[in-house]
Amino acid sequence: MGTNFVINVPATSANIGPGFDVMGLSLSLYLTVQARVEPEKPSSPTNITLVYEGQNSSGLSLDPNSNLITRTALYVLACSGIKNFPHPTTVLVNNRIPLGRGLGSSGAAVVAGVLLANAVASLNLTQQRMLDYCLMIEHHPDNVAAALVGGFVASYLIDVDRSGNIPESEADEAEVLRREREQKAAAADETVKLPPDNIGHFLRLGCSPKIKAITIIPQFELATSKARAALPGSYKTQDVVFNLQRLAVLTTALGRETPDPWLIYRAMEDKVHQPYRMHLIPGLPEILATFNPDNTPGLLGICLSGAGPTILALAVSDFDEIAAKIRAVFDRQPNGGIATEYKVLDIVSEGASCVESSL
Ligand SMILES: Nc1ncnc2c1ncn2[C@@H]1O[C@H](COP(=O)(O)OP(=O)(O)OP(=O)(O)O)[C@@H](O)[C@H]1O
Ligand SMILES: N[C@@H](CCO)C(=O)O
Repeated sequence: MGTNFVINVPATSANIGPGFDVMGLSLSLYLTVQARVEPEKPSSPTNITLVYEGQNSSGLSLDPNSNLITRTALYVLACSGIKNFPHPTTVLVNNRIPLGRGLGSSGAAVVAGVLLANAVASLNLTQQRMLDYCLMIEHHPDNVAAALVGGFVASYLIDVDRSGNIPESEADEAEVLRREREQKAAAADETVKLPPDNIGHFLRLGCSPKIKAITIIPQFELATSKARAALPGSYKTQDVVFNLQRLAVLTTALGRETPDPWLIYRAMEDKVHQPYRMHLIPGLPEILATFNPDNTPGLLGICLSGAGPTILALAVSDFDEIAAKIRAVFDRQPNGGIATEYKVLDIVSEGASCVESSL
C-alpha cells in the first residue's frame, strides 16, 4: 500500500509597510501539494512525476530539477545523503497563490518543498531546521517564516558569517543525530552546501481577529528580484529611524483588541522600500497618498504587499467598498487602466501543514 501526503502552505504578505524583510502575515489562500508515494522500487532518475492542476501554473517548469518545489525537496534530501525521492512519487500541485504578485508564492513553494522532502524521506526535521533550509533558498525570512509558522510573524537572520552552530549541549538527541547524518552526507557530496543551524529566528505577534487583509491584485507580474534591484545600497539615517519608529509601534498595534485606525495607518508608512518601487507599480503613489481612515471607513492601513504589485489594505469593515476604491485607481491608469482582482482574506494563525494517509 502506498502513502499519501497533503501539504498546505498559506500565502503571505511581507513587509506590512515599515518591516522590510522582517514582518509577514499568513493569509487564507493556499498552495496545496499532494504527494502520492508508491511502494515500488525507484523508476526514474528523480522518481518524481510532477503535475500541476488549476490556475497559477503557466510557465512553471515540470522538470523536477528546475521546478522550485521539487528542486527544494531534492536539495533537502541531498543534504541527508539521499540522491532522489526514495520511492516513485507523483507530486500533484494545486496553487491558488498568484505568481509574482507579492503574495509569497515563491516562499510557499520553498516551504512546500522542504515539507515534501521531510515527508517522503521521514527526515523528522524540526520546524527550526525546516526554516534553515527555506532560508538557503529564499534569503529573506519574512515570507517563509510566516508561511511556516502562521499568523503575524517577526523574524531576523543571524549574521551567518560570524556565527557557528549552536553548542551540542543545547540540541536534543534527535538533533545531534540529524546533524551527524547531514554532516556525513555533505562530506560525501562536496556539491551540497548544508545550512548552518538556527539561521532564522522568529516571534509570533498578536493580531486582532477583527482585522482582515484586502488584497488588490493587479494582472501583471513583478519579479521580486526586479523589485529588489530598484532599492538603493544605502539609506539616510532619518529614513531608517522613520521605519524603526513605526515598526516598533506596529508590532503591538495590530494585536490590540480594538485596533486604533490612525495609530496603525501611520505605523504602516515606509521610507525604505515603497518609495523606490513606485515606478514599478502605476497607481501606487496615488493609492498611498489618497486613502486614510478618515475618508475610507473601516480602513486601518495600506501598503505594498511584499515586493508588489499587490496592494494590502488592513481593515475591520467595509471590505468590498475599500477594494472598489483602490481598484478604481488602477482602472484610471493611462492606456486603458490596469486590470485587477481582489480577495478579502483572513489572517490565519496556522502555518504550513502536512497530513499523511494511506493510498
Ligand atoms: N507553486 C509554484 N511552483 C513552482 N514555482 C513557483 C511556485 N510559486 C512560485 N514559484 C516561482 O517563484 C516565482 C515568483 O517568485 P517571486 O519571488 O518573484 O514572487 P512572489 O513570491 O509571488 O512575490 P513576493 O516574494 O513579493 O511575495 C515564479 O515565477 C516561479 O518561478
Ligand atoms: N521583503 C521582500 C518580500 C518579497 O519577497 C521584499 O520586499 O523584497
